[in-house]
Amino acid sequence: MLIRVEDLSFRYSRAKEYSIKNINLKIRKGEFVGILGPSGSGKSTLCLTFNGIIPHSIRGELRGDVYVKGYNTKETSVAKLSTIVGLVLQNPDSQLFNMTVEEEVAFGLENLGLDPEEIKRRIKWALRIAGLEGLENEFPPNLSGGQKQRLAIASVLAMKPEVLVLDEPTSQLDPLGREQVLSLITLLNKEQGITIVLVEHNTEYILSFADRVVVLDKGEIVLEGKPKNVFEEVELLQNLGIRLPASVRISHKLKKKGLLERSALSERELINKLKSIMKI
Ligand SMILES: Nc1ncnc2c1ncn2[C@@H]1O[C@H](COP(=O)(O)OP(=O)(O)OP(=O)(O)O)[C@@H](O)[C@H]1O
Repeated sequence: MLIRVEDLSFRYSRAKEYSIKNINLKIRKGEFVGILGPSGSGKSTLCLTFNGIIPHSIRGELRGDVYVKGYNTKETSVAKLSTIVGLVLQNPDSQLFNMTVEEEVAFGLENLGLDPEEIKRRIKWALRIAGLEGLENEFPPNLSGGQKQRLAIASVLAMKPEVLVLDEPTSQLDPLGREQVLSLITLLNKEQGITIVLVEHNTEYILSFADRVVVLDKGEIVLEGKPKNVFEEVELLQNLGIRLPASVRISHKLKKKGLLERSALSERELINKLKSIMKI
């Protein structure tokens, strides 16, 4: 088990209410876990507990425990936890502060005390995977939104974490940037075997690529399971304001009319089901 969250609740110092409540969650090696939930449901707060930013840098009242590869995050430094759990945030601009792409990736590595040859190897590897080869000397603010977010991912990736936690990494990007970042996340999970925890509003993507989905509401887990089962709970998800994939919405209407038994998980599956209903 890579991450084990046990009866976790957290209240920010100045807040009256707990932002997450009694969370129990296990994340296994190699898994791809999608996190959904309305605004303010505690998704970011939960992400910040995975590498110790909560409770070490952001103070408040923490109950319960988070274990990362067996280390209790309360007793382990953020620096140590960051070598296991890499965190990527919503806004790439807030994470980039060096003069060149290469320096950006080198920054975290230099703090790890690695030898210069290893640093060079890792920079090359991370930039290649993130599709940023050839941009080593660019000034990060001149990159496109998608390139900036891929650079933020490359900088975290170069530390060779076992888990990448990404908190709405595509929400500030244009459609092309979004697609590039989501393709990179899929590649990291499926080809590099990196465990992924992703907060993402694109439910089509989550349905296609996540192994498991966790739905939060008011700080609590209200639904958890395989995407195909979670997305059967159409009414609950819609009541939370979660935008559903078209195939799921149309299937739901057909199910209500007694024309389908289970939701189609993709447009292709929906078309095939419709063809068999219409006998064509
Ligand atoms: N630094 C903070 N201090 C006090 N309260 C906070 C702080 N950060 C978040 N909260 C509160 O904690 C609750 C959960 O917020 P959080 O950002 O974790 O939710 P979220 O699901 O990630 O929302 P969004 O989708 O809008 O990013 C909200 O009620 C929010 O107002």
